[in-house]
Amino acid sequence: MTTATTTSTATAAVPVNRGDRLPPTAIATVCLSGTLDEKLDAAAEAGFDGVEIFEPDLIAAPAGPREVARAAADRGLSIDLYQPFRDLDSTVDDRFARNLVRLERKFDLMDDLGCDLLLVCSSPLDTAVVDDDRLCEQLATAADLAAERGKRLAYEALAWGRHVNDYRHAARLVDMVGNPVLGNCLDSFHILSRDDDPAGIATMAPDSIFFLQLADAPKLQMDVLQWSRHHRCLPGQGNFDLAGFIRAVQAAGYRGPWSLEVFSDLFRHADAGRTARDARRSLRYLAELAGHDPAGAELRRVTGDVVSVRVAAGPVMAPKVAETLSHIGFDLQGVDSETGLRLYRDADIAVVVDATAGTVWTAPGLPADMPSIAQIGMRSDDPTAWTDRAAAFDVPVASVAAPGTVSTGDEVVRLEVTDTLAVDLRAVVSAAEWQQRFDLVPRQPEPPSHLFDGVDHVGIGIATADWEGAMLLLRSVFGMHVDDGLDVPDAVGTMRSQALTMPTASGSTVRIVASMVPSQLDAHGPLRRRGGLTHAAFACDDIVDVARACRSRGLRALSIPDNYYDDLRARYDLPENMIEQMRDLDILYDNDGHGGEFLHFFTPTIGEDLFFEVVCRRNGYRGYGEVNSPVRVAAELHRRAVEEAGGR
Ligand SMILES: O=C(O)c1ccc(O)c(O)c1
Ligand SMILES: [Mg+2]
Repeated sequence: MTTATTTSTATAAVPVNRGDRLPPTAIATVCLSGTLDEKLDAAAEAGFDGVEIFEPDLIAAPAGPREVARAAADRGLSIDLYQPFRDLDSTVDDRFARNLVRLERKFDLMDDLGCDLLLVCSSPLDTAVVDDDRLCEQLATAADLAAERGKRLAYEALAWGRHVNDYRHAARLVDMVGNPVLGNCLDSFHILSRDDDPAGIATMAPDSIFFLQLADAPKLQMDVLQWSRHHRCLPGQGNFDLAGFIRAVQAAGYRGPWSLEVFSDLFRHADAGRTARDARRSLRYLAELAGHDPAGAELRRVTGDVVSVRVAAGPVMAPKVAETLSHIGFDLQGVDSETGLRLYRDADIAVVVDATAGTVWTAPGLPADMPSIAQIGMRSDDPTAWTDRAAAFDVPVASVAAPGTVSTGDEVVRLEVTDTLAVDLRAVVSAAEWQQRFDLVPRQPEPPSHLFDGVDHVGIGIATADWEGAMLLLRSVFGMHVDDGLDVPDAVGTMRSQALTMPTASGSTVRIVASMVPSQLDAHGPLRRRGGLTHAAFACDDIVDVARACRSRGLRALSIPDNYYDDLRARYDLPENMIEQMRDLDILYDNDGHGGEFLHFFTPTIGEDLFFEVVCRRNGYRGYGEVNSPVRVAAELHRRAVEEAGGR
């Protein structure tokens, strides 16, 4: 056997595909970090057609409005909106008169900026006008001024407006004023954060919708103003039904720009170029959800479940990974002479371990104490369709030749989600087919064991800074669906986790559980979380049988305390012998209250991060045994403490 330390692989960037026929796209400068120039650069480079200039960005810029206009034009960007104009109406007459002066000064500025559309948001002040007739009078006065100056006003109902906080109310007022320079600005956040029904938008006159602002957000229980100003995200990163929203807007006949307005604490310090690229990708995603032509890169379902898991182990930890794998039924089937990749197999599931250091295959620079899942493999009957699709979403794709197949030119679509996960789609990935590609060591291996039916789910860690981008990537390119996220407190922190699912052509479901690793933990290295996080879970029918088989193969499953089983007995009416069996085999249990049951056990963590799980789903259980996750973490910490103290 020869073990190469470098792989003979070729990577080639796929050119960006802009043939995606989107509606005109825009982004508010508030979404992006940096100076106004840097924001414009990022917007232009990502392919946006226009920008909303957010007033504080202009006020703080060294360039005057004429120069900003030139800077935008030089980059091919239109300035579609200037915003916001706050607190226009007032019950205090002097104040309203002063507001009109302020409005005129902004029109002066907009003359220089070459922008004719001003966003006017509803007032949240105690002095807001709460009488519709009087409010109409004031709006009409402002509209007359705008008409004189060749400007238009887009009225937006803020979710926390004192009197106007509902898009229908705003639209009624716009109607009552009846001046064609006054129209509506629809912002998905203000509508969906209130759980309002966007269906009414479909009946609005298309000419009355002057502007469209798009933002998603995670479902949070908090003050709506704080939610809006700190926690918005891009379409495809949160929990709002933006597809339903955009369909209502399209039904109304709106033809103007789709503009992103994302106030986000994360984006304020993220790289502007990356945010802008994600932002454009999010509109591409939304356009597809809304039924736009995906320009020949439509989503093809993968043909079946996850069939291979690639572990980046490195030379030091590879034997430890091998030992644990053998305990749960995966025996060595072959070693690739060129790359040193080792194939382990149970039935049709392949686990491929990279025992070399820092290769293009896996996670370059992974420390020796941190084996980790680097890629998963799914079958596709058309892998190049995935390459095209990734390119259509501006996802850089590296083409990597499979081991031993360089000559046949097989392509692997290797999509980087984070440094530690690449999703690997190839035409040929089943364990049997993998096997043909390896020099077999031993030459005549035992036939593989058959403990498992497949991969139930894969758990991955994603750094806080990569989280939003990874969610968007998994949802857009792969068409994954998200459930509501979940925060699980445990012994080392609160774990934010998000389950994603992907239907396959065979009617099954690929499941990924992403967990957020706080950036401060990985600022000086790769993702780390005490107690481990990255895992592959294998599915079986009879977990007691499998647990016994694993025990006889040498597994010491992660030891679960008696307290846990005493609590199970209190919580559920489970047969006593079942509880005793679970106690004996360290099997954990969950029940969804509708007859669905979940039984699972864990291997100890290998190195800092990686473990394997064996699971059994019954009667349509849909979760992941999340309630037991703190028990696993505490059990793992305890196991280590004992190990370090020299006991075993
Ligand atoms: O938070 C705000 O004040 C604010 C300003 C302008 C907008 O378009 C908006 O949606 C919110
Ligand atoms: Mg808005």
